[in-house]
Amino acid sequence: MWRRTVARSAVVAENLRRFSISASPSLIPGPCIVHKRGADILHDPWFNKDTGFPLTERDRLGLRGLLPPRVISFEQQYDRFMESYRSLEKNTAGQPDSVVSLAKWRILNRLHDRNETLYYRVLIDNIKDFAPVIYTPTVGLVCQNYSGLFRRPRGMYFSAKDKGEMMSMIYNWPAPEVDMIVLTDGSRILGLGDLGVQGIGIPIGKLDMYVAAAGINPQRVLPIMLDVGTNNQKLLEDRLYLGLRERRLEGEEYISVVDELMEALHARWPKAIIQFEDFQFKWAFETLQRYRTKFCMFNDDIQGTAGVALAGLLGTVRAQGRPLSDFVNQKIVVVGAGSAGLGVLKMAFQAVSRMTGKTANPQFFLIDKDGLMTNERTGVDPSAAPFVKAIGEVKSLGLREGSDLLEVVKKVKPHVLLGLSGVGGIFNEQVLKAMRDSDSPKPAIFAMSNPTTNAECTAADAFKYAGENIVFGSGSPFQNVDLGNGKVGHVNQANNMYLFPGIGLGALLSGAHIISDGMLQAAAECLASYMTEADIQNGILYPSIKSIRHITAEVGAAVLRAAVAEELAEGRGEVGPKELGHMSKEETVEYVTHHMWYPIYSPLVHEK
Ligand SMILES: NC(=O)c1ccc[n+]([C@@H]2O[C@H](COP(=O)([O-])OP(=O)(O)OC[C@H]3O[C@@H](n4cnc5c(N)ncnc54)[C@H](O)[C@@H]3O)[C@@H](O)[C@H]2O)c1
Ligand SMILES: O=C(O)C[C@H](O)C(=O)O
Ligand SMILES: [Mg+2]
Repeated sequence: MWRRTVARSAVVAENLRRFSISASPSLIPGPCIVHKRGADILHDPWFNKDTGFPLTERDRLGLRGLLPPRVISFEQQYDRFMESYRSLEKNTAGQPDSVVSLAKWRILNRLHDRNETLYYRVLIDNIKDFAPVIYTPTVGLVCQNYSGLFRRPRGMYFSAKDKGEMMSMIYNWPAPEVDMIVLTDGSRILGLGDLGVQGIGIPIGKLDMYVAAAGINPQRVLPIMLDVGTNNQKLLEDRLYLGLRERRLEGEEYISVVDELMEALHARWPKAIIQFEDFQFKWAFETLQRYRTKFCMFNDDIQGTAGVALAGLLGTVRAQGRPLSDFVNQKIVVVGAGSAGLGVLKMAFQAVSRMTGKTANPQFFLIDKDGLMTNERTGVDPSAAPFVKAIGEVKSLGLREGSDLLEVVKKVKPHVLLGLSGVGGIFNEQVLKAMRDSDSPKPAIFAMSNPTTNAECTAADAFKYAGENIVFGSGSPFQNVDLGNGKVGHVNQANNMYLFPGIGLGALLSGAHIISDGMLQAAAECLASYMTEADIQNGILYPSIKSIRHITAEVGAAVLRAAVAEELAEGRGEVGPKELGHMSKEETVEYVTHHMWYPIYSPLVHEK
């Protein structure tokens, strides 16, 4: 059945080629059934085509007279939007970055609220320019200013006040089917801390990436804010704050609210994938542990980030001209012992164990706000305990419990310095200069914290102080650095956006009821092996964001195949586990690609 769809889609792809640089062969959008007519359709961004409704459709849907008479083609609408966007860029040139970024976000958001088909088309075709506006870093600024920017709700809002009501509330969502849910409680938004209800911008931005990168149908995504209060004093005192003006629920009270929401989501959409996003440390691991064997869910900050970082670490080994097996000898200093840092270490330890066939004790060092972590430290969280260093080992290097970052870099001379601390500028001039004495001829610096102001260092500083031969990655985008004499310091965007869309899509199409470590490992390995040797030698560890649909299809296929191999795949629709099991690697990629939604106007058919 899916092969027939593929053949039809090739025709669509051909028709699309003229217009879109990134047209992937996608499902023909068959007629789309709408249960509304007239002005209600114009006000629904899922169905609205603005001036693009053909005359016959205007007649069929009771739209005649509600629009100016001329029919404007999709291509013309697209060009018109891009012209407005470009003139906004021109008119705001020279203004402060935050003003420009918010102006760009507003114009895109208005289109999102009005006409999703056109919105997603411009997003997909201009992903390099628009991802920084609708996703990291601007999304951080949007969350900070959410109460002022709020015009229309998007997604669902559950609050501590809804306890006992969630099972029925869930039916207020208008879409019958949901494939992808991104859920936050707003407690750790990027490196910006507790933003309470304002954190809803994060699930919205992540799901925009799901549509753009993984081709999830936007009618089947659901951003969710679980408002259990905020401990942000400024917000509690802000009379315009839109969330609950009370302190966060704690302990049993908190977990019972999350339990209820998870049960409600599962009851209505048992096959939906649930991504936990930007939960504070104390709940991130606990909720993952609690739900990962019961629901098809994952924590992006712990698990998505880990895979992207591991791909970067393995790429670094290749960039040094060493065999991958040399990863076990890398000295890596991880700064930040939170959800993300510990997720990375866990996956890196697993990789070393696989390579050596024994329990790993690699040269990985962990630093938190109190300095180097050793087994002398008291009150270490159980999730960090496996990664602290034995005090004897540390002393033999001239270090101690709590040694500061500079001291650690000077004494360890690491091959890699990786920041997931949320502290902007912590890789300062001295620390970066100390990396010049790294034991590696090509040391790597990953300043992975977001948004830009929270990055551990800028790209320019990294190349300036640590030297031109470094490999550099950052969570937020930076421009490549001009090193003079025609040389360029390449900036990698080490962001979990390279994995979460593929993890979600692969899990969805596999029909697995959980997301296993094997599926996540397959995602990381796929990303790690994606780049060519030539790219890697040039310090390019990740694909260009322009090819995010392609890498997502590959990652999705890898995840799906891992689910099949582990006998977790139950299939989806007409394609059962047996059919999935018979697909070759290439056929799986093709299968995944052809399930990606692509924005073109579908003929609308009214049904009562
Ligand atoms: N690039 C990506 O894909 C990606 C993914 C996930 C998280 N992040 C970023 O990573 C950062 C941390 O996220 P998290 O979920 O781990 O947060 P978290 O709150 O769970 O952990 C932060 C950690 O940083 C440590 N820290 C704080 N100040 C420090 C200092 N001065 N020196 C050393 N360590 C210090 C804390 O002790 C804590 O261990 C955020 O900025 C987030 O945006 C990036
Ligand atoms: O949101 C991002 O850009 C990456 C990551 O999930 C984060 O929390 O920083
Ligand atoms: Mg996150």
